[in-house]
Amino acid sequence: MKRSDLAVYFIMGTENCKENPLSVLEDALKSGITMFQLREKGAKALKGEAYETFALTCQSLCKEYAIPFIINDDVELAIKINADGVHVGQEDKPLAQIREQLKGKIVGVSVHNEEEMKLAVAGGADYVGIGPIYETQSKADAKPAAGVSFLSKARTDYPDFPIVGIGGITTNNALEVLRAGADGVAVISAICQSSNRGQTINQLK
Ligand SMILES: Nc1nc(C(F)(F)F)ncc1COP(=O)(O)OP(=O)(O)O
Ligand SMILES: [Mg+2]
Repeated sequence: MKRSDLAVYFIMGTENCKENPLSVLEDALKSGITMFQLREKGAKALKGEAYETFALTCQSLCKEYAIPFIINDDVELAIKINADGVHVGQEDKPLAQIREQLKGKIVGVSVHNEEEMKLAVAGGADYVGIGPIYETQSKADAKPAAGVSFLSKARTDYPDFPIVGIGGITTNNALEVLRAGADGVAVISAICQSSNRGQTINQLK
């Protein structure tokens, strides 16, 4: 994984789209996203066979565009379908165990403070997600918006570590996140709901 892979990190699940999610993903890939995470959440989340088939279809779309395909939370599925990596939070399995299971793959970790950042870096994470930077509509159990202060601190403490900001990021505030030291922005709604994804993605860079 290159730090520039984090530039425009699109995250999506079926609950995030009114349109066909696969059409949204293909349009986003055509429009220049640099990384994709399948984050299947919510009451109507796909499960079992339907979830795996959907994940495989997303994976093959990403392969067509040579874009890294990451699965949120579900380490077992990521291993089973040979995804490019996983993203895990603080409540998931210990990082050491995930790192062992996914040698050579991308492991991203959500961090919210200096202690979590230190443990993620020491534990072999390939990148960290810091947020929510702004109020988010996409994560029901999100912590309060933290602004860019912790992201700036993390960048100062870890000048070369891959960091992506997440949470309520739009074309109107992405620059602030990048100026604070993020390598890129992770976005759900701003891309899912965009009427011109090429323009939106260019304005997130
Ligand atoms: N999914 C995420 N992706 C990122 C990324 F870095 F990729 F931008 N950062 C943070 C999260 C949030 O991860 P988590 O805290 O486990 O919550 P959830 O499982 O609801 O997503
Ligand atoms: Mg998670």
